[in-house]
Amino acid sequence: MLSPVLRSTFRCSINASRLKASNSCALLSKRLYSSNGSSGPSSSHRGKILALLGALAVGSTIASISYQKNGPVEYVEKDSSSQSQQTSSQGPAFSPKDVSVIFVLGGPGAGKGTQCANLVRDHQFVHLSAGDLLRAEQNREGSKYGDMIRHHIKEGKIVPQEVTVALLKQAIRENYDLGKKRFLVDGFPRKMDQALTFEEQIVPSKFTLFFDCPEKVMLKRLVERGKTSGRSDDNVESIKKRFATFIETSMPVVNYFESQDKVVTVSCDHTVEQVYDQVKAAVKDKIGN
Ligand SMILES: Nc1ncnc2c1ncn2[C@@H]1O[C@H](COP(=O)(O)OP(=O)(O)OP(=O)(O)O)[C@@H](O)[C@H]1O
Ligand SMILES: O=c1ccn([C@@H]2O[C@H](COP(=O)(O)O)[C@@H](O)[C@H]2O)c(=O)[nH]1
Repeated sequence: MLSPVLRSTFRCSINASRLKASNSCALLSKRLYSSNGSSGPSSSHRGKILALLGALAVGSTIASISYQKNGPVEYVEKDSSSQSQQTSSQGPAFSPKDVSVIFVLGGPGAGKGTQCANLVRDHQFVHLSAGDLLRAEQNREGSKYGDMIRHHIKEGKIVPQEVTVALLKQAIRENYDLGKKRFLVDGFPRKMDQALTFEEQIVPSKFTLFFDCPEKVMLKRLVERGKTSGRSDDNVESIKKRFATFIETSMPVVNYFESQDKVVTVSCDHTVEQVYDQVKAAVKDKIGN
């Protein structure tokens, strides 16, 4: 169950701005009333004060709402007119009966992206790599998250969930509106808060495909990939930080889904074809085709 604090992560800031607006009105009212030293103003003076406060309250609310349009979630989300999405403000945006999400987790360089590409080719999944979405947002002209994302990626740290969840939600909506209903969410959730928020606000996952791979194999693959990938984190220093984050922060997510019997582990120290045989068997078992 999601804690009240986490549950309100996305919704509290607008309330906070509104609270600030009404608090400042209350404060102003208090000051106006005490400024003439009497117990209260005359009735015509009081009428003017009330009119002024009314105008201030409307102005502040408009200002706080438009300010929020630039907040983390609204900034990266676009409105969707899809009729098929669930409308409840509390529950997930999509029904798991309608939308299938497979989380794809595993250490850096385990081969997640390679196998997702195979599934896209053969099984019409949409591949959403959280890392790719973050890199695209990082490079998007005008993004106010660019520098923050760049820093987190280089350091192997997890970008705050608000940004990543919103990017995924937007990508799922856009694909859903095109009729796509099967998603591989690759390299996500990397942290418990992301797992809880995604399943509560977007859609519960079908299962997690966990790519199990020895560190030395992943290191070798990433150093090799780094010769051509151009990625700022495919170097030994960043790779070591990513390994540490994976063990400390992401393995608890795998263990959490394991405790719900929702993990299929794939052994990755084999050829691409051998790994793919395991991946196909897992998808067939859990989803049917
Ligand atoms: N089974 C395999 N055997 C040998 N090399 C592989 C295998 N699977 C993937 N590779 C290679 O290893 C590198 C890492 O693979 P991939 O990009 O799929 O990993 P990843 O888990 O998605 O990594 P990251 O999380 O860092 O994005 C790539 O260069 C890929 O070609
Ligand atoms: O949910 C996520 C996913 C990724 N990140 C950051 O991106 C890099 C690269 O991710 P890849 O999956 O290897 O492409 C990762 O090390 C994190 O820094 C994230 O913050 N949150």
